[in-house]
Amino acid sequence: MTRDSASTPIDFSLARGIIERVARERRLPNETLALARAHGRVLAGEVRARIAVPGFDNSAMDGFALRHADLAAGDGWLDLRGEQFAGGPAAPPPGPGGCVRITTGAPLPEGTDTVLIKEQAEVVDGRVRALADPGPGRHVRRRGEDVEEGALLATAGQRLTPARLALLAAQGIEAVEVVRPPTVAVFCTGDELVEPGMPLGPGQIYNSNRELLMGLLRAEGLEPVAWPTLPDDPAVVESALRHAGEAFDLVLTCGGVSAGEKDPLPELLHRRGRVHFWKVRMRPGMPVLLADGGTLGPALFLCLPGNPVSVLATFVALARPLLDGLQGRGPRAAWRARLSAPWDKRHERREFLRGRLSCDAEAALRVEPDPADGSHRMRAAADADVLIVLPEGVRSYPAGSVVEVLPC
Ligand SMILES: Nc1nc2c(c(=O)[nH]1)N[C@H]1C(S)=C(S)[C@@H](COP(=O)(O)OP(=O)(O)OC[C@H]3O[C@@H](n4cnc5c(N)ncnc54)[C@H](O)[C@@H]3O)O[C@H]1N2
Ligand code: MOO
Repeated sequence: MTRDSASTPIDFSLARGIIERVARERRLPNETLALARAHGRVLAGEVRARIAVPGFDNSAMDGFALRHADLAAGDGWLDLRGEQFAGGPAAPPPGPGGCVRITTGAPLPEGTDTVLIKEQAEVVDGRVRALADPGPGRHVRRRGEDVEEGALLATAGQRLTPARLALLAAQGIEAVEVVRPPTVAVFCTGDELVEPGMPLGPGQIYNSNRELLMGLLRAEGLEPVAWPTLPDDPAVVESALRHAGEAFDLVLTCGGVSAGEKDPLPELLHRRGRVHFWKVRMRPGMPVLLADGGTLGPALFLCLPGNPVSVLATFVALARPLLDGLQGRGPRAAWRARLSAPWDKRHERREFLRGRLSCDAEAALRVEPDPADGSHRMRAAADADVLIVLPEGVRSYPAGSVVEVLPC
């Protein structure tokens, strides 16, 4: 793709399609990790249950294990004939008219089928009386009622949340096959940028995008590496990106990707890399560029526009799906909400507008668009819960319109 042919913006859906194809082609290899290291990782294959959970019928409460028929038949009194603690030696079967003291999680002694909780029991001289009928089978957790042996527990592409990891740990599984997460280098470019903590000179601004990008990447469970800020010097930019292009799976840059005289990235990536797209019909974030590194190295290059809200929007809309695809992660939950105020777009592009979520009296999700829609208006982004997606074409959205929202 030449620089001229690539400079016509493409549709957002086309860009998403390219992202998904490129990510599929570059899906990262699998690795086997101990559960303790697998938090947040994406599973490489399905996991089936090796054992039933619970592994045996057991008590859900502290009390007395008994045979329910004995309660109904006799005078309400049972003989206390042993005790069964969780993890303790097996109590002998109590036999007809008998019961066993039991604790939560302890296996039900043979011949018993019900647990009377201790709060509803009277104990006198080695005998137990039920103050209320618990009902047959009460307070018993049946073998396999949570997980049956051989059941499908998790599938390829699922993220290992703490609860899913606990499900696997309960199987005695100690290691899982997951996808290696991408290594990511983060670059900010611009002569005007100064790091927080340093004094500002005339015309200078603080570098806020680094914190934004590093935070967004860390929230994905990644361990990104930030490069020192690059000046608007094409030779310095080329040299730094070449080093990163050899060493990382993904190089994420922000700034210097638009039409300015000092925007070196489009020229560099057209000359040394292979550009998949440059400019997408979206707002903010239009000048975003995706390229294979070519002679800059095997890394993939995703160059985000410098305006802070453009960084957020292009990350959520394009970089996050790219990171998901590289790890073979399955689709995320899709959220919709009703606009609580009307919105008129001033353009045809797909808009990613900052919005705040709330829940109305009917428990429906509502989203309030923030009128501060400029791509430099970071306050609106900081206050936002979501980006509101307003597709191409339609310009006018009355209050109550159902819109897609992306958590940000
Ligand atoms: N003639 C045109 N001008 C612009 C176009 C265009 O198509 N034609 N596109 C506009 C759009 S849309 C965007 S978005 C920006 C993107 O430009 P760049 O990616 O080249 O970004 P810069 O010019 O380097 O910076 C834009 C803006 O953001 C500030 N910035 C940059 N980096 C940081 C940082 N790390 N932390 C905080 N702020 C940062 C920078 O100072 C600029 O104000 O171009 C429009 N122009
Ligand atoms: O498309 Mo740009 O990101 O609006 O300022």
